[in-house]
Amino acid sequence: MNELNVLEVDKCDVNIREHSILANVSIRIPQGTITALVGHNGAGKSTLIKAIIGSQEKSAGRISVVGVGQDDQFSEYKRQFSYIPEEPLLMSELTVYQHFQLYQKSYNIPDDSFRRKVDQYSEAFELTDKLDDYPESLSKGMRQKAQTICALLPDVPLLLIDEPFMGLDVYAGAYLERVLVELKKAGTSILLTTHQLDKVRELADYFVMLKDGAVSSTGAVEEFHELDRRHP
Ligand SMILES: Nc1ncnc2c1ncn2[C@@H]1O[C@H](COP(=O)(O)OP(=O)(O)OP(=O)(O)O)[C@@H](O)[C@H]1O
Repeated sequence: MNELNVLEVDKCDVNIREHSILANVSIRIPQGTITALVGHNGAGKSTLIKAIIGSQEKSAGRISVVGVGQDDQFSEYKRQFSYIPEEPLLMSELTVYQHFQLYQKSYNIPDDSFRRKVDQYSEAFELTDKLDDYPESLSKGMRQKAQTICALLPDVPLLLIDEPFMGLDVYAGAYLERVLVELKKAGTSILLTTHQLDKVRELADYFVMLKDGAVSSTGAVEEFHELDRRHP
């Protein structure tokens, strides 16, 4: 990994109520690549993503995105990435379109780019007739699609996704896969967690495996195949 690193996580510890959840975790995500964060249930994948986005406090270590330190300039740091959570986190008092507008404001998205992306993604995810609806009247999959579109609106160097294909139908999942590949080609770095090992092989350039809150192995995705064959 000798490309420019967009995300650098350096020796991070996370403790929750005296329990060590992540210990001495270091990862590097190079520019224009997809990295899959894998590991068993409870390995610490979501906790690491939450530590990166800043919703889970770390007790040690340093995290930076394109050189902007999480502990140095948090509001500038937050504008360098977008995030798709495992469970949609939409606000009950805002319509789907108002969520998109909130993202436009937070990330200063120019009007033309905003309109083009809202049209493109709403159509592709079949949400065009739901834009004025509130989250409670949407199915879980529709909420997940709305949340996914929000994260795809800004042009950011890093996209973090916790279980990207969970809750999406086959068509929407395949579309999202194509979008992720296009974003990567355009230079975006993507860190995603998944239990779907076929997706790791199809999509990822690199993998990071967590075990009991620590990095147990990491490398190019071809080495992941090898690992797989050694531990069927
Ligand atoms: N808020 C919390 N309070 C206490 N323990 C927590 C909390 N959040 C996570 N944990 C613990 O941290 C560990 C890692 O959880 P995490 O959700 O990060 O795992 P994961 O790898 O994402 O798992 P999964 O594949 O099941 O989503 C687990 O042992 C979990 O019980």
